[in-house]
Amino acid sequence: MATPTKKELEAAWGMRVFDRFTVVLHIFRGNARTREARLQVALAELPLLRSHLKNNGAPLDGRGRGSRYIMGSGESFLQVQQRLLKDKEAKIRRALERLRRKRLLLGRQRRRREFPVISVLGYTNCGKTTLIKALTGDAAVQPRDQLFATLDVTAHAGSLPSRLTVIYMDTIGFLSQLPHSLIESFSATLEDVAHSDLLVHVRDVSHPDTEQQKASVLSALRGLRLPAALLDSMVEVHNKVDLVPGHSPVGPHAVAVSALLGLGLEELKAKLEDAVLRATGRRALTLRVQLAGAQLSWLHREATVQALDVMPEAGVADVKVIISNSAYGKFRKLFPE
Ligand SMILES: Nc1nc2c(ncn2[C@@H]2O[C@H](COP(=O)(O)OP(=O)(O)OP(=O)(O)O)[C@@H](O)[C@H]2O)c(=O)[nH]1
Ligand SMILES: [Mg+2]
Repeated sequence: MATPTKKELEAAWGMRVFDRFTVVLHIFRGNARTREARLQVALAELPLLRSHLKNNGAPLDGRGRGSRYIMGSGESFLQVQQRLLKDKEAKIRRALERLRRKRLLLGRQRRRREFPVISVLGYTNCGKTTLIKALTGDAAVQPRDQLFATLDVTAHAGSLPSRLTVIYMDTIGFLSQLPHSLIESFSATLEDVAHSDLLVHVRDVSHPDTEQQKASVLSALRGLRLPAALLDSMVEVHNKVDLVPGHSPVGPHAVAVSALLGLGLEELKAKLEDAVLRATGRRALTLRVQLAGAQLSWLHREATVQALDVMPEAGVADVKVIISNSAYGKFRKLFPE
């Protein structure tokens, strides 16, 4: 049997029927908060507007035929509409390009400041925003029970157990069979993901389709052509365990949490710290130094001193540092034990 058309379905069910593209676009439009998200939605809408032009062959105001010429211009209404859409597309693409350059610049500044970046990814509504709120205590973060509540990549600072500051990037959720043109207009948003130090894949393990959701997130990630090391070190978070009594995740890279109730967050932070340090070629160490020598000032200059425990009688201090592997090598060479 042939697939029923939209018209046939509407007649059979007595209600309006929308395709996946239109539904997703509608949600996106309602949730676009920033200029970049609005531009991306506008770009994604263009094919729809274009197909309306083609199907109707008539101007959008519904009057007259597409073959009618506008006085003296030699252009039909249809051609005018097509030209306007083309101009509009070029304008949107230029504006997006400007925003993109700005974003890359911000990314560069962030890298100079040396805060590791953790990108939080996952299927839509799995709890990414809730998790970031729980990890950072950022009151400005707004989770909502809605598909695609988050349409922009936003950055939120948080700190890990040894007081290492990291930036969490909240990202747009994945959806299986996301219409291609939508992926195209939003893929720029995910460009930043390639520049992060660590990926966190959040899963809603209370969802009946959690396995399929995982598969579609992983396949979408493969499409982003990320560095292999980034994919290999990915941490998997099994979220919403409060809804799944007795859930226990398998595999060394997984941690079970309830972002909503704040369960399992300490274990997750420890795991994130471990992974971030490894990914950025650093380690957290406690070093005993002589107060008299140059060690302490050297560490302040070349590493990040987290805590200092001075023992004046002994003339020494225990220094908790986060130090790159190469700086630690230099330290040992300069100050042999
Ligand atoms: N029971 C329970 N609900 C949770 C948990 N984490 C998140 N939620 C709920 O799941 C819904 C979606 O949460 P969000 O944090 O907005 O999800 P998201 O992944 O950011 O969603 P999008 O931005 O739309 O992709 C909200 O209603 C949250 O309250 C959890 O650990 N347990
Ligand atoms: Mg969100």
